[in-house]
Amino acid sequence: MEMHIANDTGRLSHDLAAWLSDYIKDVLSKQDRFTFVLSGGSTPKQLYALLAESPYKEAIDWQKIHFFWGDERAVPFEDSRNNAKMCYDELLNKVPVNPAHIHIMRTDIGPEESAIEYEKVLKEYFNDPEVTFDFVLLGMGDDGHTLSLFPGTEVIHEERAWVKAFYLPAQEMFRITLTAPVVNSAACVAFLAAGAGKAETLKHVLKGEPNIDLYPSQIIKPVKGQLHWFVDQAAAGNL
Ligand SMILES: O=C1O[C@H](COP(=O)(O)O)[C@@H](O)[C@H](O)[C@H]1O
Repeated sequence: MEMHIANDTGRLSHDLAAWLSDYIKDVLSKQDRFTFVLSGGSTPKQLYALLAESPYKEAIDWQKIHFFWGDERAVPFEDSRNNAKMCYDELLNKVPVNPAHIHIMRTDIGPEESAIEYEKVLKEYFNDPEVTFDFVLLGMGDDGHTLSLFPGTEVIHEERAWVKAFYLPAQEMFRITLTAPVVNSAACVAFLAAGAGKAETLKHVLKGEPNIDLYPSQIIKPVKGQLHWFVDQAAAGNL
């Protein structure tokens, strides 16, 4: 595991944008497509905005990138809580991507149906079930959740399905999420976490006893791939 600590969120977003741009370039020097799993929430907004600006807008070969999502809130696309909408607003509408390369988790159909459909999309896309995405960007909530793997939920332990939908009573909404095994088969996973509100949880996730039911982010351990944590000083304060 590699830690990248920056003074503040702005610097952190710049560091990850630069690192990611180099990583994409390196991967694309060896293969002709790059599969990128986007994260929702508020923390990556600054990163996405930077990627949509110079120098990254020109430096990244956007046409070769295929986009997927780690999780989705089952609300209409137009709803500001929709993870895909946020990614379109901050990034995808601003860079020259190929629309055929964007694979959203649908919320215009029932959540269970959407999860089944997304799993089908992924299985048709990846021939080798042991190797999936080139890059998965993850967030970590103040409660230790990542993707839509929330503390105390059954989906944390899902071993067979690649995508699951479930009702989250605390938020009175359905969630659709990739499961841990599919993310752990990625070539590279990076967490982006910022703010003092995550400091205590981050300490438990990285330095505490294993307890994935309480701190689901602990379940993310790529089998063969790299794991990076990009955190700011405020989030790293208790490490
Ligand atoms: O609900 C979600 O939250 C997490 C963390 O979001 P943040 O606002 O603390 O950055 C995010 O990674 C996930 O995609 C989203 O659905």
